[in-house]
Amino acid sequence: MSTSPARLVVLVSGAGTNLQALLDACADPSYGARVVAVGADRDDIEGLARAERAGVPTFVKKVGQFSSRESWDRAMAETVAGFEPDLVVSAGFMKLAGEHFLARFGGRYVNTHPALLPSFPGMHGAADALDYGVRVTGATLFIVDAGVDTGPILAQTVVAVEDDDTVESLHERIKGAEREMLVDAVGRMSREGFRIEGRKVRYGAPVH
Ligand SMILES: Nc1nc2c(c(=O)[nH]1)N[C@@H](CN(C=O)c1ccc(C(=O)N[C@@H](CCC(=O)O)C(=O)O)cc1)CN2
Ligand SMILES: NCC(=O)N[C@@H]1O[C@H](COP(=O)([O-])[O-])[C@@H](O)[C@H]1O
Repeated sequence: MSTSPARLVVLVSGAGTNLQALLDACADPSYGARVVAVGADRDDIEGLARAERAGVPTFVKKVGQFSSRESWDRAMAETVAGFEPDLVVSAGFMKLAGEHFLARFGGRYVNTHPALLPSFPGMHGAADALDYGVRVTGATLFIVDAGVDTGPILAQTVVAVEDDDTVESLHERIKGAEREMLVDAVGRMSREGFRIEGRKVRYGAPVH
């Protein structure tokens, strides 16, 4: 029995290479998902241009346009809800979701981070790993919660840190592995379903 593809809303703040990987994967009907909207917290970013080239609706909600962070959070929740997503994916989205957004999408909102959480949370994961001197780092896909990069982990991928790495070279290497991880995990979530059991996340619909 054919089921309709999972509806994805993707949130971005920059280049959108992770978004592009999802757009490319969704072109295959067997992937089981489609990007129904792309949202951002800022204008004039390549991530929005990628969505427009793909014919995907976009929206921008800047915190500074709202009287409070809470009203921005509420507007984000209502705008995303209008696209009726099955799953919200933030890929380079540089804003923390608040209580209104999490009330609507908590448990079906994932984020990809360019470090092996719980190490190096925040906005500079690749730089922090390089500065610390780790020999391996990578990327993490997790279910977003009210903390900062503290949610239950669904997938991780590992890359080596080279002696001559700069932040840029390391982050580019991470992003290559990250895009594969993201496409694989989102596809499985879309086709197989998933369930959250404490701090564990498992593919497959809930047993009961
Ligand atoms: N409630 C949550 N929302 C989001 C999370 C999360 O873990 N919990 N992850 C982020 C993505 N991210 C790391 O992977 C991340 C993004 C932004 C920040 C942050 O400190 N943002 C500040 C400053 C923003 C700015 O300077 O533009 C903020 O939002 O005020 C930390 C981690 C996605 N959402
Ligand atoms: N803490 C959030 C964070 O640092 N996110 C990171 O931003 C990059 C966006 O790249 P992209 O715009 O090319 O997809 C990705 O590496 C993602 O993990």
